[in-house]
Amino acid sequence: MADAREVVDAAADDLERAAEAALRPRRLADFVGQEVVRDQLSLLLDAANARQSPPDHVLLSGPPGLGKTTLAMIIAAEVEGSLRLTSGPAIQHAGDLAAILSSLQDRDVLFIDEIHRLARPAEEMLYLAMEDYRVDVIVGKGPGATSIPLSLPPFTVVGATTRAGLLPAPLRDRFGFTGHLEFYSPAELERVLRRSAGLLGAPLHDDAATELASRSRGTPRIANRLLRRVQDFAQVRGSGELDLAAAHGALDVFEVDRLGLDRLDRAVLQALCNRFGGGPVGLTTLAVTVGEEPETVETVAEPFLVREGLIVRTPRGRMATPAAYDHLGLDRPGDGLLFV
Ligand SMILES: Nc1ncnc2c1ncn2[C@@H]1O[C@H](COP(=O)(O)OP(=O)(O)OP(=O)(O)O)[C@@H](O)[C@H]1O
Ligand SMILES: [Mg+2]
Repeated sequence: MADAREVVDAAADDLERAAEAALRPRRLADFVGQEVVRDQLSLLLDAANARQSPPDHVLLSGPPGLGKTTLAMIIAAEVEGSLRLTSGPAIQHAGDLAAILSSLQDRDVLFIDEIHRLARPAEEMLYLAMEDYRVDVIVGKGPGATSIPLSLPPFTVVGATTRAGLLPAPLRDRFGFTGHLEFYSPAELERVLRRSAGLLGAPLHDDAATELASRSRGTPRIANRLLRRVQDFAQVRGSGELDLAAAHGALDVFEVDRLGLDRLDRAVLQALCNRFGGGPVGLTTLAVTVGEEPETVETVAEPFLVREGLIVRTPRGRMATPAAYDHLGLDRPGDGLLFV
């Protein structure tokens, strides 16, 4: 993001990742919510463990901060394999992937974050590795180059993506299991918050937990981040207790509104309503207007705005709903102009 970090931005930077590590559930049983995916994964992992073979390749998709990396780590822990971490953008050349693949050990879990950003040649190498447990290593250069097939030990690829739609079908098809992570309910986020507060050794008042859960945009990462800001507020300007007053104080300081929208979300809504008369407007135009990358608007702001019924995606572009005008405190435009 171009701006200073937003407190309810669902993406995380390096410093935050360190803070997150302490709060990450380590086993499937500690992973809150996502009942469907958790149940499916539990079956997959138990069966693999019973057969003493590595589980099928797993693809995890969903908006940022919902637990994809956490689940990848849990998968490795549950099969007692070691986790190897890489990401689509980190693999510039097929050779980078060949080096990783040829160093894999039996039962390793290879986690490829942002797998939709893998370069094409690497993608093709991955097909072969996932399907046949084989990698062709090229030795030498030019006409004298030869390819030496190397067989790989059984391993599991866990891919994560915020944009499952961008994955080429052949890659998607090589995953035996795809789990789509959904936004969390307020009740689930309360459980996340209580668990985190417990780990931080700071009791969270019930009413404060309820308030924070409803402002966390369905996202555990945001819930944990708000919790840390409430802890700051309580310590510096409050009574030291994580109570409702501290929660409200912190939410006010960081301008998190009633629905948990942050500045980017509100900027998108305002642009739609004020500049484009409610739309429809294309993603790129909208992104330029709010000074963001289209990908950020599409993956960070939009999914939640759509889920909250504030915007809709139509074949002609994005449109604001009456609820968006209400939320911004704007008059709804006249009949006929507005999506209903
Ligand atoms: N189900 C859950 N229960 C408890 N905590 C969770 C859960 N899911 C996520 N978290 C917390 O939220 C934080 C963010 O999760 P994680 O890093 O796994 O998200 P992600 O989906 O990989 O995000 P990104 O797309 O940005 O990589 C973690 O630190 C973890 O503590
Ligand atoms: Mg992640």
